[in-house]
Amino acid sequence: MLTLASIAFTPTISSSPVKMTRRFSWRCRAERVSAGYSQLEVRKVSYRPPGTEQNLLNQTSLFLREKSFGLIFGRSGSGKTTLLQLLAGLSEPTSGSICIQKYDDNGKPMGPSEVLASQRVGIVFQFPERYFLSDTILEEVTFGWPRQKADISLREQLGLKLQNAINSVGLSAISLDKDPQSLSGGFKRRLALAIQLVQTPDLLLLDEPLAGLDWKARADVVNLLKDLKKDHTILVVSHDLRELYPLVDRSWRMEMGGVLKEESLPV
Ligand SMILES: Nc1ncnc2c1ncn2[C@@H]1O[C@H](COP(=O)(O)OP(=O)(O)OP(=O)(O)O)[C@@H](O)[C@H]1O
Repeated sequence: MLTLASIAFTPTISSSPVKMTRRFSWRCRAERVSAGYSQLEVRKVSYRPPGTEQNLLNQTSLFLREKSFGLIFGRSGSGKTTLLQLLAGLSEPTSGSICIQKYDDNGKPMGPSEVLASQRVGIVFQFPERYFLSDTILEEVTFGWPRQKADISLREQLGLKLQNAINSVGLSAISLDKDPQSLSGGFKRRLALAIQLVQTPDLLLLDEPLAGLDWKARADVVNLLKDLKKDHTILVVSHDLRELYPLVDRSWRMEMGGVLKEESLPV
């Protein structure tokens, strides 16, 4: 059985607790200087698909503090998925901006905002299991990684990322040579999250994460999101308001034309 403990593929797994990615260590140093916080800021974003005459989003604005959980709900076709695609960098806003702004403890901006880089974002689409391509969990999570000639330090870094991703979604007891399609519904969603987490994103976007799951798998995914919220900023589009309610810090209703209004959940 291929587990994290027994794994023997190109990227080696490091057991050293001190090896962290450069971005993580930078963040720790920055936090010692000033706690502060950073915030995702969607500033008056409009979007009109190329070749069309109507905006799908109109002056959409949203602010979400790091390590908090935001939920967007609203009518089908209002533009929720379109907004997630812009946040993930899959399409470009026609106007407005999407950035990260850092603030000090008094809420004063610290320097200019940074454009949100797509490498900092992980997106899990609806029914992600439909897009699994590989024969094993390991191949699915490490898709696109170098298989040969990676130097030892890169192999260690990749191994550590894999270990963190698998552990954080609770897949560490499952054999990594298992066929992804043989997993239960809830575990397939865990795998879909691991595929994103291995890229160490700061912002996690989830489109209808509970859709199509039975009650047990839904509860399982909600518990997992509760854990992930401790280390990630999460923005979810969902109609499952009642189940996600306990996790939500901020929520918005999207009206037709992509206008967002902050609103408490109607539960
Ligand atoms: N590239 C495109 N060109 C033209 N129209 C588009 C394009 N992409 C999406 N649309 C339309 O934009 C509207 C918003 O779509 P979107 O998928 O963002 O809505 P949604 O709120 O996520 O809906 P649902 O809750 O059903 O998933 C829909 O009417 C959709 O048909």
